Amino acid sequence: MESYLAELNDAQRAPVLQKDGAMIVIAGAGSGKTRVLTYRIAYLMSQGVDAFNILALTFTNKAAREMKTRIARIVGNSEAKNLWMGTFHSIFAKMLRFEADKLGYPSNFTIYDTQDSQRLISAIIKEMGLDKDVYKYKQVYSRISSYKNSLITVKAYFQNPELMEADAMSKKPRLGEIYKEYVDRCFKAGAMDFDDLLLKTNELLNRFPDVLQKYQNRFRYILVDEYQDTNHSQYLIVKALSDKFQNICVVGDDAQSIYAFRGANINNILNFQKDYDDVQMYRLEQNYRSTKNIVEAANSIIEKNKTRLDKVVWTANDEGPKIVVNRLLTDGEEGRFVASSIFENKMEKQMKNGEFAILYRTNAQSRAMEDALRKKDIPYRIYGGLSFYQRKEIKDVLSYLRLLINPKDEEALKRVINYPARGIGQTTIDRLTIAANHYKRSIFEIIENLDKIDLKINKGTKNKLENFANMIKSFQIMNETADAFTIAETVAKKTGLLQELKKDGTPEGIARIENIEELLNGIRDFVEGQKELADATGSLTEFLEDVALATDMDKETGDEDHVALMTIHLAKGLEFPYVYIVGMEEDLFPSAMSMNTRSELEEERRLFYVALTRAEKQAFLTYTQSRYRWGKLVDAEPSRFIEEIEEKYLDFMIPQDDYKYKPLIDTDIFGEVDKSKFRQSKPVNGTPPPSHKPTDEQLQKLRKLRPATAAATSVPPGPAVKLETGDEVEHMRFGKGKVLSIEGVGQDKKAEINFENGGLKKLLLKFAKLKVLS
Ligand SMILES: Nc1ncnc2c1ncn2[C@@H]1O[C@H](COP(=O)(O)OP(=O)(O)OP(=O)(O)O)[C@@H](O)[C@H]1O
Ligand SMILES: [Mg+2]
Repeated sequence: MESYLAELNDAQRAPVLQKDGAMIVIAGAGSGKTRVLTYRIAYLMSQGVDAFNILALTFTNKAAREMKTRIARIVGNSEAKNLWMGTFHSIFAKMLRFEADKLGYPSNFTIYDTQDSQRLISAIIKEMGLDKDVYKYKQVYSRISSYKNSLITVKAYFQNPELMEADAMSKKPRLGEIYKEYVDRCFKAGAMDFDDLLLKTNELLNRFPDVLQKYQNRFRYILVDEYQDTNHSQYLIVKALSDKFQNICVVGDDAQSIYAFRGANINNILNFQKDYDDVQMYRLEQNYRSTKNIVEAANSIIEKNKTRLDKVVWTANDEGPKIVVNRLLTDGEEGRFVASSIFENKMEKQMKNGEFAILYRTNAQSRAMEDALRKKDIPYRIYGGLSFYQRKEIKDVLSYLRLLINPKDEEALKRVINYPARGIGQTTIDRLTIAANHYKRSIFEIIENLDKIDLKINKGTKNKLENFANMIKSFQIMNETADAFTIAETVAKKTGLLQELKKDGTPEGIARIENIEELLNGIRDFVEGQKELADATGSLTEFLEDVALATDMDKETGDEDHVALMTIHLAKGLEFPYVYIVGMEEDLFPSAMSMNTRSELEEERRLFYVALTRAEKQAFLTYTQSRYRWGKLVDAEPSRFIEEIEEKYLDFMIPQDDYKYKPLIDTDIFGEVDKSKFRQSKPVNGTPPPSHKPTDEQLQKLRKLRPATAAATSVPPGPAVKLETGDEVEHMRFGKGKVLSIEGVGQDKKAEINFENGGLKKLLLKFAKLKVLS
């Protein structure tokens, strides 16, 4: 037996050793699904299967790279580098390059990123004279995207009265027209958007049986990771390609299906057995990633979902510490707690920054975390923000490069035709656009033929346009002989881009110049790397494709050691020793937008399952009492998901009474005790709840873990602390009032006050900011 096979347990080894046929591995988080795929590929190769005949589809390019590295270690690098491994988008973009002419596209077609697509849609909405508040370009974009992923082409759309009616009902009767215009304009520009990469692949495989056969023969063995999150378009591609040999292995976990909102269809996993002739089903049960506490807590949550396949997940790992739950006052305090806790763990256990991750439901939550980490000098990196390649100065250079490769690329052209400024105004650009639409030509072609069309453009402007076109053409000529790096460098200089930034002279300008240098270095590395591959040449086209499909997850930043910050959606498939899940609050997680139906709530619960199961050693959950949302400070309530975890797995850093009995939010921001929010303790199975008094140990931990800075956010005990019955006081919202009684001590001291404006209130003095008048 090959020695690497010993690194698998029996259940994992079975699907690895089954060389042929259709198989599905359904298993919970951390049970080695991705490992099975990796080792299976290595095994196939050791059995004589050519790397060229293997296709592996992963969820991120990063995952593909990691798998490839692992496989290279087993079978050797020269073999591994010929594997086709990557995301659906990157793999099929590559395939479409070879076949583009069949679909009427140039082989150097541009890939429009989301920003390009949205700009184009926004321009179309404007040109059509539609109300941009009704036709919101982002909404229109996502609607078009969902049509494409369901294979509803423009033609199919106009043949479907139901769809048209639905759009009309949502006050967008002209959505179909926008869709059509958008598709036409992309085609005319020689551009495909992200969804086209799948849609056009389907079209290619459907319309050209010889092409289908070619790729069926080529990809004799197909493997798909995270199969539960494939959409319809992806499903059809896999089905078509694997139909002939049926050597297909998919792995997934229905409990981790979290992309339904983007069209992922869980039925793909549920129906797999019907799709192929003889399907072997494998299950893995042992989790290698996490402690017992984490595994069992995660099990106790996912059990609450009604729609799920029954699965067993257990682990032989240590029990590990319990999941820490902490309540903080505000998001600022939450950030400080997390930063302090990371700092302490690092010191105490000699951990690296890279062993910590902070996960959140929405991107907006990262700010408070960043602020706190910066103050503590803890290096961090946010994943999923603006990718390096989407920064303005980088997109400017890339747009020139795109334009020289594909002069029809309208979004690129519009971006740079007058940047750096060369006196070509918006009116001129509008005239060119209208002419281009009228003659069904690209703007670039119109510029090349200005003499033949009367566009009422004066001589001076004409000259400027011609100079611009000549410059681009000179780059094209250069591209025939020079390498990608040399061209890019010339472009940065000759177009005046670098000059423009140097003129700027501000620190931001300098940072931008550095970014451009970084881009040039990146291009050089890319060219070198590609030259080693069998079916790549290191051309500018290849580089641009790589860039268009890159997410910032893909950009390696060397060996920098940093805390990772990302949304839970992005964290799928990853693992970290310590995981902080922040913002565990109702309306945030579960999201307010996802609580209308059971299935939406179940998707949120799966998301929580994904989050928790990223942790290897320990997980921390935090929630706040009030949080800024949409510019307003709102009361927050702890997430139901905390309550859903069996209590024995939790370690409350706050007196647990607070959690169970509510008021968790015992006061509002003004210090008012809101009785309506009191939550009664629920006896479990009829037995009274156990004592929730925090143990000494818990209290000690609490004191230790609470960051010193946290106190700064609480209102400093003002004169109100010395309050006595009968005192006259003033409150910022309720006005003047008289103290009727005082109860509690220290931090819990409350006063009952009769306010002139607000009536009878019970306030927690810690927060109430009272001014004593008498
Ligand atoms: N047999 C094994 N022996 C030792 N470690 C293992 C074994 N199987 C898996 N692991 C390790 O357990 C961790 C989880 O494995 P892997 O990422 O493949 O799980 P997964 O099922 O793909 O998880 P997810 O559902 O989160 O994608 C990895 O660190 C992996 O290296
Ligand atoms: Mg995995």
